[in-house]
Amino acid sequence: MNVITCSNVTKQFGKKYAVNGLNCRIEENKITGVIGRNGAGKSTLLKMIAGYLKKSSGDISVFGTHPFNSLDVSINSIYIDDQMIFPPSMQLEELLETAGSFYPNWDEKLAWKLFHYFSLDKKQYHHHLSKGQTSTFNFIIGIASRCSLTILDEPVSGLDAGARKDFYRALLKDYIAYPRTILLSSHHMEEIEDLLEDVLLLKEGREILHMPVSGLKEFAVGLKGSKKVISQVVKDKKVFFYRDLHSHMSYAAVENTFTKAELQNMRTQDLFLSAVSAADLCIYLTQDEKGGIDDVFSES
Ligand SMILES: Nc1ncnc2c1ncn2[C@@H]1O[C@H](COP(=O)(O)OP(=O)(O)OP(=O)(O)O)[C@@H](O)[C@H]1O
Repeated sequence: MNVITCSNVTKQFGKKYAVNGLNCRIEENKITGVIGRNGAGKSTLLKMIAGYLKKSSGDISVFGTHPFNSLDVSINSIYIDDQMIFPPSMQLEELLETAGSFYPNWDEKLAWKLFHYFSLDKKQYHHHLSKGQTSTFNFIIGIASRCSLTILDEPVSGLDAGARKDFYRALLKDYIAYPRTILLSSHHMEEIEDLLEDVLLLKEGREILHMPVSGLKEFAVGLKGSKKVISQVVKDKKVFFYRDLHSHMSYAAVENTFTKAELQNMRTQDLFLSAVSAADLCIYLTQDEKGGIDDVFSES
């Protein structure tokens, strides 16, 4: 069953299209990664799904209803980012104690266990927390609320590598025990690809692809070898990335529509074949036409 359906959804800020004619369906009880570079439209899309932002045009349906100003959607969903605002007069312990009255599936025991594990201070105020502590506390609210639709927008920003690992492990464990629909946006695809079931890749407000991570891992193949051989082999293929290496050698990440026999044949032509990681493929598919950062420093 689809929990979210977007049909030709657009969000404009003045003349700028943050989301531009987006079509997608998000299935129930899956973890979907919303991936894209800075400014791709991830937060805008997630805020429209959460009902925080009104679409400019198109149709969004969440739990079968329009999410903007919908009580049904706000009761059954939570949107977590690092901009969340809590009542400034309440200490963290009061915030955790009162959270249960907002979220019907709230697990207070889990919330306190995570709170102690991450060494937060009960008497602290939310607006006095460091960046990492803010992300940690917001994450605890996000996970312990166990909302049917949990939207985590860059939830690990400001967290160190160890805490990020803990965060993802906790999320996965709780999701396995209590399946729900989770949308997770991140720039760190390599850190979350083992957690995700599906990936929705955005570029300039449009969907580049939406598929299971398992499919993404098979989507492309890396070829390294003689420039001449590579140029013949990739003639009718989509090339996602190409780089000249030393002495007539090159590397190409190419759409993997080769037959077994073709792959075997390439090996006999001294081509070295390798997997293209989902994280690398996402970078290749979303890079713009301005070349790489090295070009900024080149003389020409
Ligand atoms: N309130 C706003 N007013 C004007 N422009 C906005 C507003 N919110 C977003 N935008 C623009 O819309 C585009 C998409 O922004 P959005 O925050 O959705 O991207 P993102 O993929 O979440 O980026 P990041 O990964 O950097 O957080 C950007 O060009 C941004 O400048």
